[in-house]
Amino acid sequence: MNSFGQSFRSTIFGESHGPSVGITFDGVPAGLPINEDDFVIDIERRKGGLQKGTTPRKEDDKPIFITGVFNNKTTGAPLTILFENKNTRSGDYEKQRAIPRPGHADFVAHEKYGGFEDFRGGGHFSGRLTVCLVAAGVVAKKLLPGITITAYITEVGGEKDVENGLQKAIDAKDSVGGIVECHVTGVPSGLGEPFFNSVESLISHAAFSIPAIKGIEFGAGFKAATMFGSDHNDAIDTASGHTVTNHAGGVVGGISNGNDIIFRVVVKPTSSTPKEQESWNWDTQTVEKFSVKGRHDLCIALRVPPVLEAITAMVIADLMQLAQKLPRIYNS
Ligand SMILES: Cc1cc2nc3c(=O)[nH]c(=O)nc-3n(C[C@H](O)[C@H](O)[C@H](O)COP(=O)(O)O)c2cc1C
Ligand SMILES: C=C(O[C@@H]1CC(C(=O)O)=C[C@@H](OP(=O)(O)O)[C@H]1O)C(=O)O
Repeated sequence: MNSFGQSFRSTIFGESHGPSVGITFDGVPAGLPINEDDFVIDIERRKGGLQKGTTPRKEDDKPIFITGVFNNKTTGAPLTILFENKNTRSGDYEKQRAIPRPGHADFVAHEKYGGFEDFRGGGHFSGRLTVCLVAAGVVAKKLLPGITITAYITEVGGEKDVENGLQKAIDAKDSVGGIVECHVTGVPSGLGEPFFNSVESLISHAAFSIPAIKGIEFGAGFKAATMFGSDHNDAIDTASGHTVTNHAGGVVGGISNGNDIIFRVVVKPTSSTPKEQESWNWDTQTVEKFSVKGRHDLCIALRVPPVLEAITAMVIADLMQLAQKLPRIYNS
């Protein structure tokens, strides 16, 4: 399934080394002002090549509006945005084709799609597609005045100091993972559609769609298992439901309780590591030693914060529309 959301619905498409990647939205109100400049900040935050530990592949990442925009305002029809792929080096992948990279989607994609999958740059499984999620976040955030969504790195390679975490990986000539935390303020109470579309379920569903995310916890998260109930419970101290502590992470019974929504995701170490590994060779039908050549993120977590904010904005916008707290026509 390449679509997500019920009312604010996004459909993602494209491959890392195809002509472009893109996204189509349904449920964007008509009349919403939109132009290229709106996308610059978040897209720059996600870009590789700018900071140490990120892929040297550089793309313009300029949004191209294909449908749904007229005179710099949304029309209410499906909104389609493309991002071109220009800086591809597919030869790296042709050479490695016989050996599926452990930890990447090469083997499972080959099994599922019978070898017809576009394997160049990880194809449809590439982190490249997260530029489209960031675009979705820019559109969704426009629909959420008064709500702030902020994600940041809390750990790299088990170190609170990002530089130390990165240096460990550089010294080991290997890749490294990390933890990214997200805080959402200004969310009204009452969002979430139990049983199955609870706030936690939808945020988790969307978060696990980001390649390389392997875990998530809300509020006190896994630490809750070590606490007494009386410590974990968040005492309510106002009529609006404000709580003194926030071990619940702003969600109880799958419904937002008006406090900050707080969650953390685990980003695994990049599978395409320069370190020598072993994998099955489809041509020779043996296990072989090899090391991944090409351009890769040493630490994917460095690039995840704007992507995590984006999927959160998509979920909140969808839930707000379902709760009819968002207009169908944008008049301000
Ligand atoms: C922003 C971003 C950048 C990524 N960059 C790389 C990369 O350079 N090399 C790589 O092997 N994986 C990279 N990944 C992760 C792979 O796409 C991912 O591990 C792969 O598709 C398998 O999916 P899974 O890890 O969710 O199981 C990146 C992911 C994201 C979100
Ligand atoms: C292109 C991006 O990241 C890519 C994500 C990625 C992967 O396997 O996920 C592998 C690399 O692709 P390539 O070998 O084509 O350089 C990264 O550069 C991007 O995030 O825009």
